[in-house]
Amino acid sequence: MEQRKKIAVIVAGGAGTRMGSATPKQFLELAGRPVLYHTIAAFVNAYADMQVVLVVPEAHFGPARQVLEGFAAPPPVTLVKGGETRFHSVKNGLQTVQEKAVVFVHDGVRPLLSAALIHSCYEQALLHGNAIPVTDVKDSLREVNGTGNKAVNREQFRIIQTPQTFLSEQLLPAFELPYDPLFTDEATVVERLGHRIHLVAGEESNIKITRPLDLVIAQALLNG
Ligand SMILES: Nc1ccn([C@@H]2O[C@H](COP(=O)(O)OP(=O)(O)OP(=O)(O)O)[C@@H](O)[C@H]2O)c(=O)n1
Ligand SMILES: C[C@](O)(CO)[C@H](O)COP(=O)(O)O
Repeated sequence: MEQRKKIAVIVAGGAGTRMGSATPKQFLELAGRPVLYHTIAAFVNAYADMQVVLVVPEAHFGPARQVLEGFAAPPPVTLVKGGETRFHSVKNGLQTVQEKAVVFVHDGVRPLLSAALIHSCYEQALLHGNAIPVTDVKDSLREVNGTGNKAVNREQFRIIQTPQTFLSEQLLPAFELPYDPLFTDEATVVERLGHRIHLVAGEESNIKITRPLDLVIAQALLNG
């Protein structure tokens, strides 16, 4: 199989409003380490030649450096300042990608992904141009509108995760598009340019730490 440079753009430029903590959630402690430590470790442990671009609010460059100093052998990481929205943070991170690569864009607050998922995304992106991890919907779904609601067939929907993984020649031109609030992830941006999106199996444990309960669940998952 073709081998490509591997770059993980880990976006941690948000304020964590829904978590309601004074410290942004990406720096909160999970099993004795900052959430972001676990996320970076997952990528650098998955491939020896992984390069990491870490996007954080400019005001938190200090704490971000402390996270990196927590590694026995600090990995090579490029620090980039966050943007107004997730889209703008990703765009800032992508400015550092100057050569052909497989680019993983991952939420800094999804610390529990496995090496197997990173490997699968890499291999599938090489084959299909992109790889987007998804899981099935477990709950019943209803569509609501101004006047009421109606049941929809959950078999027709998937829950979208990260790392959203792309050949750089697909991802970089897409992020030249003007911002649209419908761009909630990278797949929506790349799809807007006309590319087909290739779904791969995600992981139930690859949760996004969004609210306080998610931190409790992540802790329990780490404790096995
Ligand atoms: N301007 C932004 C907003 C979000 N993110 C990152 O995108 C990921 C997913 O976003 P979310 O969970 O919504 O994080 P926050 O925006 O921090 O949370 P909230 O919406 O509750 O404020 C997080 O790792 C977050 O740090 C980012 O890099 N830049
Ligand atoms: C990218 C994402 O994690 C995929 O599920 C999600 O869209 C991020 O959304 P948020 O509104 O920034 O939490």
